[in-house]
Amino acid sequence: MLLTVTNLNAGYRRVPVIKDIDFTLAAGQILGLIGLNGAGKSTLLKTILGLLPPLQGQVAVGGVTINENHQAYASQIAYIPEVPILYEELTLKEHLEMTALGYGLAIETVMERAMPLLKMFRLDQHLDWFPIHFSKGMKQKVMITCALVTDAKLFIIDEPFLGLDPIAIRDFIQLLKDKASQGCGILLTTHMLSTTADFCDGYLLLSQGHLVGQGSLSDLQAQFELADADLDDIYIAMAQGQIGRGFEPKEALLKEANQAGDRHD
Ligand SMILES: Nc1ncnc2c1ncn2[C@@H]1O[C@H](COP(=O)(O)OP(=O)(O)OP(=O)(O)O)[C@@H](O)[C@H]1O
Repeated sequence: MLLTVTNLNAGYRRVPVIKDIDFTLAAGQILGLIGLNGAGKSTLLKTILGLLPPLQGQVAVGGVTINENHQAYASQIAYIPEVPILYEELTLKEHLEMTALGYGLAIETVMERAMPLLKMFRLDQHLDWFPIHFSKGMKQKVMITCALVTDAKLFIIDEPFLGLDPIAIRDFIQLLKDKASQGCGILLTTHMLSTTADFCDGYLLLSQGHLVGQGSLSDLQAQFELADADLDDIYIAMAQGQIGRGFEPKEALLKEANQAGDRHD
């Protein structure tokens, strides 16, 4: 399994924000992490990235935990943050060179991989530009390019589409699908729910720090007894507290009622 999250609790100043999280992500799979503002999505991503230590449980990437082998763990992961993190004093080319150094790749290899991406994103003429010259979307494209040129197996992406124009969104989705078909795994958060139907294999529903549902859209429809619901409907039901923690499928309630009946007989 590419990513295994087991019984994970994590948070800030020893106060758990995400609780009892269990899921796996296989090679070739794209999972959408869905939840309201403050549900704990970024906290979960930060814990997987090793930026926040777990309060309980563990995360393994390719069977390795961060404590077992920090270098082997980190080199398997590429991260695209919600807000682009670029160094003001480095040009676009120097960001790519820094990525090559960070991942132990030859600079020529990285440049060879980067050029088609930069062409696609119309940044190939701007290798000597500094971040101050780039628009928000262009900065995001630099982050995407730096992530995609690595040999990472697991891509962690926080709100990938923020700041991207519709053509860049379409191109980026295709690049993610290509990575998945090459055996990489992708975990991403997004509020653009309808867009995910085109490329997510499954979803993780996070509510108040708890994983309240996981699986494909049809798995979620079955779990929450919302036949024909799309992801927006499921999200709204979760926001309104109609599903999520404490949700009992009718089947479970019926079984419970029958058992209670049996006890009274
Ligand atoms: N650095 C921090 N210190 C203390 N509490 C934090 C910190 N960052 C986040 N939190 C708290 O953790 C909870 C989960 O926040 P998180 O950023 O993980 O949510 P999210 O699901 O990513 O939200 P959004 O959709 O708004 O990005 C919130 O209650 C938030 O206030």
